[in-house]
Amino acid sequence: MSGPSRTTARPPGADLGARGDDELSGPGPAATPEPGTGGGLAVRNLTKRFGSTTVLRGVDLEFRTGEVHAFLGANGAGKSTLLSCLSGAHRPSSGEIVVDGTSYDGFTPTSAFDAGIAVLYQHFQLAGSLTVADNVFLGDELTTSGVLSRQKQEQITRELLDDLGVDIDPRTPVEKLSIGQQQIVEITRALRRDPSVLILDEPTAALGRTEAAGLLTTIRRLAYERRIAVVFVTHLLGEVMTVADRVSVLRDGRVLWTRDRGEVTMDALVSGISPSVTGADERAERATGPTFVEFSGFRTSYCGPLDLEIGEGEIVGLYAMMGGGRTNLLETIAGARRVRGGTLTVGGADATAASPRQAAGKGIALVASDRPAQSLFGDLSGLDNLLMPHFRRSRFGIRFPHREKPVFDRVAERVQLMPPDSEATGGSFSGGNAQKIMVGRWLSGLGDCRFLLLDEPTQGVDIGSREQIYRLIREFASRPGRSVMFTTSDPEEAVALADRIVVLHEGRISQVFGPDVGEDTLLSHAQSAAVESYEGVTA
Ligand SMILES: Nc1ncnc2c1ncn2[C@@H]1O[C@H](COP(=O)(O)OP(=O)(O)OP(=O)(O)O)[C@@H](O)[C@H]1O
Repeated sequence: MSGPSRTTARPPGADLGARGDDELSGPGPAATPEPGTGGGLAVRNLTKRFGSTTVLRGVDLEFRTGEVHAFLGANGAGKSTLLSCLSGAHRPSSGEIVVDGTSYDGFTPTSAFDAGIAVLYQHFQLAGSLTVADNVFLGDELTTSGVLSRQKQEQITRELLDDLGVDIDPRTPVEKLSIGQQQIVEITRALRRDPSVLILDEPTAALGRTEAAGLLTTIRRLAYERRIAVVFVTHLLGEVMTVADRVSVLRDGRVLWTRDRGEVTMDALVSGISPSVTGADERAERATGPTFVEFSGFRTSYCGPLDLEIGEGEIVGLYAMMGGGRTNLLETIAGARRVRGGTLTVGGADATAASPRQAAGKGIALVASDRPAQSLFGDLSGLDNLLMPHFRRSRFGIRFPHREKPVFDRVAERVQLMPPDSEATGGSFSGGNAQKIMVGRWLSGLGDCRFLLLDEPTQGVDIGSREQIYRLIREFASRPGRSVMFTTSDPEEAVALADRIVVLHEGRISQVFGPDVGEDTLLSHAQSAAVESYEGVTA
């Protein structure tokens, strides 16, 4: 269905002009919007079925002009499915979508954009080798007499970036930007089409704390100054309390409640999303043994030399600001990048690996952070995805389906996979459930893994499943001959899960903390290390 053309009525003063000092510190309470202006987006009695599976069951929601609306729910609740109906990726089975007073029964991607809805997904749709300006105008280039007006594109992009208060050169190739900056380019591209509704799917999931805070400030400015209805999906509840004006919780495809942020407590959020969360801290029961993994002068293309001993049963958290070298280090240990020097032993035996296969043979497994690209096989079944390490060990490639299904059922139950359907394709699982498959692969004793590496293990995972994944990681580590190393950009997670926290800065260990370190200490240490090195560069 193609929508009617949209006229954008910006309220007086909505344009972003020169910024005052208080704007630099982010929009304050004075900028709180007047809700109920009649614009924005409403969803009425929307349902969505995939074959015999009903995912959305009569959803009613209102996202108002000029407000930031947090849209929450457990993994598999149906958030992405609703977003797909709004972006035109899926067609609703029934119901109505109203944008700025005009009713639609569904969209194509083009008609959604024409109606004024922009949806930004976690996985960027940017061309890395092109410049910022080229990306902003990709597919809709400005031309004069058939010739590309590159200068004009750069000028408009610069104006949009200035409006957002960010300092990015439009001529920079996108691949040279940080993840947070790339996120801003995505937003800029959407803004060029002057949307009235901007929907962001877990926008801060891949960002460090500082970049995330910057993005949240930008989100508020978009709502309050540009009068856009901003909707954001997140599993990070601290963000909700910081930035949202209203909050909606989706449970099993239905809206559980919508409330003003001021009426919401953290407990209400947690129990709304995941009623089974206990909040129990099980870390105190753990004890670690003698050295099991040892790095000595270990060097990668970016990190090192590193010297670190990890005890048997120990869980070490690598905490770093973006660019600290965490992913580079994990990928090198897992054989995906070349080791540049030094030694690594696991259980006393050499464990340096020239390929992921060799690393797996030496008992090392990596759960990568970019799951769809690196770990999940979208066309294979849930069972094939979950039991993959098991097949590597099976003799002559012979499979016994009647034996596999009970194993799948057992593991699916342990990781609380939803739906626990062995035949569903990998690509049909929600983001958080895909992560449970990736983690469950190694945590359930299927593969011969002795040193488990997890890159952001709970990214995109809801609060209830996060607890379950922590429990599984602890269980894994407590079996004989096991150690775990994980990365996180969330100090809360570092403190909750790690026995020791190693702060990595520019590829070097800058500090090692015990489990009792406070989140603030951790954050401020990592930040001050970053500031010191910046001053070193500019001095
Ligand atoms: N194409 C599809 N075919 C069948 N089922 C699907 C399809 N797409 C999604 N689903 C199912 O719909 C349900 C909701 O998934 P959705 O991705 O919308 O959840 P979500 O709330 O976004 O979760 P997450 O927080 O993990 O991203 C899941 O059970 C998922 O398996």
